[in-house]
Amino acid sequence: MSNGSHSTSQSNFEQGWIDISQPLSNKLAHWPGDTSFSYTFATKEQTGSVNVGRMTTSLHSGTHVDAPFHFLNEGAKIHELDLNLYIGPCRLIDIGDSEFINADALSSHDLNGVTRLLIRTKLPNNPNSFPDSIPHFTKDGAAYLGEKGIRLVGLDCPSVDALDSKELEGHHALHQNGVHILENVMLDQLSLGDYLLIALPLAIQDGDGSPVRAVVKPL
Ligand SMILES: N[C@@H](CC(=O)c1ccccc1NC=O)C(=O)O
Ligand SMILES: [Zn+2]
Ligand SMILES: [Zn+2]
Repeated sequence: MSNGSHSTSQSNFEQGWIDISQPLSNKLAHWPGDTSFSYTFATKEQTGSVNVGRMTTSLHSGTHVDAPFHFLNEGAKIHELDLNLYIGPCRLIDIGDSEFINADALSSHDLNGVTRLLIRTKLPNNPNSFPDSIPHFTKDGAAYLGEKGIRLVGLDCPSVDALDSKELEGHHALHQNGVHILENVMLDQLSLGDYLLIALPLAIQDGDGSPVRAVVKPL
């Protein structure tokens, strides 16, 4: 029996979770100059017993969260972050072809009572190719989310700042407004509206970021 007691058709099996993570393949696009994702494994023949994998990767590969330590030496590290940020209700909005994630682009959306926000931008999901330019946060966009009580923002871009930014003012402004950051989520296939979100970082001691498996379930 291939299915047996592990069948996914069991009536008590919880259905409906949707994966919004970029697949961690060796083709995954990476930040220029950063460490690419690479998985290799020693074979059963080599070890005499098991296939056993290893990976090298930037902590900012694929779908991931930033710890404040990524852009602030005194900022919190991954193992210090509150897991409640990354599990719970969220709302998905779409800001259309806006170049900036600013108060103007955000203000037409109802964010009352929302603590986790997913933002779909004009950047198409394309995990294996690094974009030439991306929509990015302005200070007033970050402040607007803070005022609304947003604690986590997730977006479909590899950064919340312009690709050539060295100041990282979007990262800093979000942090100053109490908003944590989830990057490179895949949102193209989702309907707008409310979901449960799980996007837990790994328990990386002192990490400046962590890949996550991000999943949503319609509410
Ligand atoms: N802000 C991006 C990563 C980033 O900016 C970055 C990653 C690795 C090496 C250099 C980077 N930025 C340099 O300007 C991120 O949070 O994933
Ligand atoms: Zn990052
Ligand atoms: Zn970032």
